Amino acid sequence: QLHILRYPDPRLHTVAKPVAEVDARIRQLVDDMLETMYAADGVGLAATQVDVHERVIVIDTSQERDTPRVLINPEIVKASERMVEGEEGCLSVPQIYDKVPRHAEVTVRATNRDGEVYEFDADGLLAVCVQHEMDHLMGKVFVEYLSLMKRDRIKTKMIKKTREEEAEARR
Ligand SMILES: O=C(O)C[C@@H](Cc1ccccc1)[C@H](O)SCc1ccccc1
Ligand SMILES: [Zn+2]
Repeated sequence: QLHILRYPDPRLHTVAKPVAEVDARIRQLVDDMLETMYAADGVGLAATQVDVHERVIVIDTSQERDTPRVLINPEIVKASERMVEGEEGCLSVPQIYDKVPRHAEVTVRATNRDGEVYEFDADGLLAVCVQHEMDHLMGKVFVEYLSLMKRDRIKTKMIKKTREEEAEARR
């Protein structure tokens, strides 16, 4: 499994670069990201979160956890005017959940694990997750949509949690 960066790690604010070629290295990264996402009970994971700054996202919104989606060089080609506000969480900001405004429906174009370009329409949780992950590739974490006060409290909580875990690991 890969190590997931914890907010407020500054590397989470790196802007990812497009993938030049879907080669064996990228396919290995995709496999490692899927293994890491499933192990962490995540619904999605962006390469930025595992400190790889290339435009790769993996998602699985299925109940059975058996429908992996790979989005390489993803683009939102259409987004609904209608917005929704759903509770979001983030593997880089554990145990924090808060509401974030997102487009209700999006049409996404991406490249798959075999290097083929494909398009799909998303609504519901999938639409929210795609937007959440694409923010990660732009160096944006969902807490940045919250008030400065909330963001500061979350930052303090995460630093404390990370310090405690590191102390625990040293014991
Ligand atoms: O850290 C990540 O990017 C993975 C997120 C993806 C995600 C965030 C918000 C909405 C959907 C997916 C984690 O899977 S958080 C899990 C989760 C999912 C829905 C609602 C709350 C928490
Ligand atoms: Zn996230």
